[in-house]
Amino acid sequence: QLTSDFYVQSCPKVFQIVRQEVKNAIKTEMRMAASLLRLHFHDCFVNGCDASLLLDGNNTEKSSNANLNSARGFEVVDNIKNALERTCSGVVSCADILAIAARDSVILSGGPSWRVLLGRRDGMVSNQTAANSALPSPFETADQILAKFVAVDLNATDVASLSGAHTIGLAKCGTFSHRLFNFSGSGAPDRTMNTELQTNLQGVCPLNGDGDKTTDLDINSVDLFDNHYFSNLVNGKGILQSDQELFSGGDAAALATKILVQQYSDDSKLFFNDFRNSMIRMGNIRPLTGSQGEIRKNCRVLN
Ligand code: HEM
Ligand SMILES: [Ca+2]
Ligand SMILES: [Ca+2]
Repeated sequence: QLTSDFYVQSCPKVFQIVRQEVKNAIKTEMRMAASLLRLHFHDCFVNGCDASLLLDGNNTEKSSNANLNSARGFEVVDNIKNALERTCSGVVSCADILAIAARDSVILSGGPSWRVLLGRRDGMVSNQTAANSALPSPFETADQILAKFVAVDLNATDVASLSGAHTIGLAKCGTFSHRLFNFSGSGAPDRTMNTELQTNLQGVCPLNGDGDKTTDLDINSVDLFDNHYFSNLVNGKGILQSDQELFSGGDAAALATKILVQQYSDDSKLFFNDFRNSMIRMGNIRPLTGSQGEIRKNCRVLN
């Protein structure tokens, strides 16, 4: 139902305008590419790709576990929206802005490009509880994460390829420090973590240290969209428990993802191809079309 030429008449400069704003943002802070990519994911997994994540207010998705003090880039989305409103007022949805900005962020980080599908409309609701149950947590096993992907009609290949997004961006100590000292009450660090990395991360995130301190999700190339994330996993150098589970986990889902992680670490072309396909599949999660929803004027509030 979505099409790549949806705005060809109504806003022919849409791609040019979004690309320029994403470029500007990345020039100031390279990490913004990662942050924008993550916004599209967090939007699509809750109520479909409908910009529900962007709504301000009490008990909205912004205050859910995965997003509070973590999701970022909302000001950049505002800038993109304002630029679009100046050229083609009331035309381009906030949900489509997230999809284009995610694609451009990957391209500008050195990753694959694809024809992004458009025509999504913006939803009318945003619910903290829904986000808490739909978004995967870094403390989950591969089976638990796969279940959340299957709930939005994605599969194990999508879990593996899309997790490759962690080839860019940062994570807070609070999202992985449980692996460093007394993992699951074992009295020892997570055995699946490389010991050298363990020591380094113990230095970054000491016991009772600042849980908001950040480190690179890909210790090899944090700003480059490549397949190093997967070679890290093969070497026990995943940062999040949920990352390392994809290669070292013992459950059924991990059996499938382990093979893919190995393949992606050997073949970046295969990773890029699968990532591209999975991004399009994720972007197709329950979009509002036709006369459903609305085209927000301000991505933070309903019209
Ligand atoms: C598979 C389950 C996933 C889990 C459990 C997960 C969890 C996390 C966590 C805990 C962080 C760090 C957040 C923080 O410390 O503030 C993070 C960052 C990030 N995630 Fe995921 N994630 C998953 C999948 C994905 C997917 C599918 C994408 C995109 C396609 C994605 C893109 C990112 C990016 C780019 C960052 C860095 C953001 C930044 O630096 O601002 N993640 N993720
Ligand atoms: Ca949504
Ligand atoms: Ca990388």
